[in-house]
Amino acid sequence: MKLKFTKMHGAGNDFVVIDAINQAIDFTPAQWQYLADRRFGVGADQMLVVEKAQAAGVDFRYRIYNADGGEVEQCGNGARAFVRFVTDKKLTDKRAIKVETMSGIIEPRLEANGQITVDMGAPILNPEDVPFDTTDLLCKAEGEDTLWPLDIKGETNWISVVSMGNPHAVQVVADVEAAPVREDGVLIEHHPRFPKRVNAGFMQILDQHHIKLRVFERGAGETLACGTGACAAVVAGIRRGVLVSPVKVQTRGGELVIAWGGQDSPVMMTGPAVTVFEGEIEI
Ligand SMILES: N[C@@H](CCC[C@H](N)C(=O)O)C(=O)O
Repeated sequence: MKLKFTKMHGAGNDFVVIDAINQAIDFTPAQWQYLADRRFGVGADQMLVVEKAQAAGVDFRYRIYNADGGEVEQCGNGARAFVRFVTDKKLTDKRAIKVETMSGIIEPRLEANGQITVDMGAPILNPEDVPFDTTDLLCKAEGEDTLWPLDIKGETNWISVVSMGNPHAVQVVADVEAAPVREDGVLIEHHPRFPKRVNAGFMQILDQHHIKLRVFERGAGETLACGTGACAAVVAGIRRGVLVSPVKVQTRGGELVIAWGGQDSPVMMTGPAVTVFEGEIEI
């Protein structure tokens, strides 16, 4: 088939976005990998699929596939691209929409200045629900957070575990540019303590309202930005008592602003979403 797609990015985290309301798709993992391939396909960190909603009172369903072909629960930067896409394609005239994802309903809205804010829901903090296996581990308390020891290359990395619908392991580093993001990131992603694998975040605290962040994403490798990774890092930093909401998150691809009121309140993420080009590919 000839597949129509739109290439987009949110702070450099790039996507192939597909309208599955007006064209039927049913791809294998190998076909998703082909679309994501930067040499033989289109090239993307994730593929985003726009579908009709299944639940009542919801506008759309949003599905996410990593570059490795696996379907995943959530993508923050993708949620902003999703809003730009359905607005530009006139699939809705609402500025605030409700979107079903594998991990629940999120509520993005298009701001007057063109930025997009997404209510990402409350973070999940119970390790078993992230999921993270704490069997026989001794944790240490820091503020309201609990830090867990993770053995990487024979050394202990102290991590916070947070789920934003998808799993994250966040650690504080002195200098994010010098941090071994790719070398350690792949080991953290596949660490046996994470039964569903994990996204590995490395954050440098600049001040209470400002961090630098790099994320080695599950199923995609290091990306220029990770929206749920930014939410998870800010939640971890606020719980540790080293950050105060709102927090500016500087990534290699752009800036996001994350606000969180603590406990069960939703994490709000604001940032850009950009259309790069439209295309067609035989698949
Ligand atoms: N880029 C994303 C997250 C995409 C999914 C992630 N790699 C996972 O496997 O959970 C974002 O902006 O949140």
